[in-house]
Amino acid sequence: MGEEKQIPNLYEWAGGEATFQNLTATFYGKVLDDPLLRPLFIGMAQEHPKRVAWCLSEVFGGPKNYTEQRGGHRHLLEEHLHRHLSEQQRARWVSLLMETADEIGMPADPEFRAAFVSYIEWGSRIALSVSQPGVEIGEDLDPMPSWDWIVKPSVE
Ligand code: HEM
Repeated sequence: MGEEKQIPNLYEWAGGEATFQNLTATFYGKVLDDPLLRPLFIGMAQEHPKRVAWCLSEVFGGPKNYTEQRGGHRHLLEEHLHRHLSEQQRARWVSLLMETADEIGMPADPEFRAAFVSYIEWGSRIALSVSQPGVEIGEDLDPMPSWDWIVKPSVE
């Protein structure tokens, strides 16, 4: 009847929770071997990779575990306050994450990667900016960001 096939959301396209958990578990292993990033993460909570996976899952259309269990966008921003991240550290964080996405075989199609890298660029620049000296978080806070396809893939 000419019905259009539904396009999965980005979370589903990526492979769901297991993919994001694999991504962050692998990524934070690499981070600890990186001279620029190691000092920032050496004391991270054991649960940090799991929580970042919740956060990414939620942004890309998965369950709202980060909001329900960690306090959502406010908590995400608070975690970066006063960390005085550098642009060099941010850029390394992004490039290592992308390297890890390839390594664990995340979808490499142009449509998925365009949307994925777009949030990672945006989110990492927000983290960098709130981490600068003197920044405080106001009362008015948006809910967790929610990312969608930029260019839609074709599904047969
Ligand atoms: C899209 C970009 C990013 C996302 C989604 C993200 C996500 C998170 C989350 C969810 C937490 C807190 C986990 C919790 O609730 O306990 C966190 C903490 C943290 N983030 Fe980020 N982050 C991003 C970018 C960055 C960047 C670029 C850096 C540094 C280069 C960074 C450094 C840190 C550090 C040092 C912590 C505290 C870790 C600990 O000691 O437990 N983040 N991040």
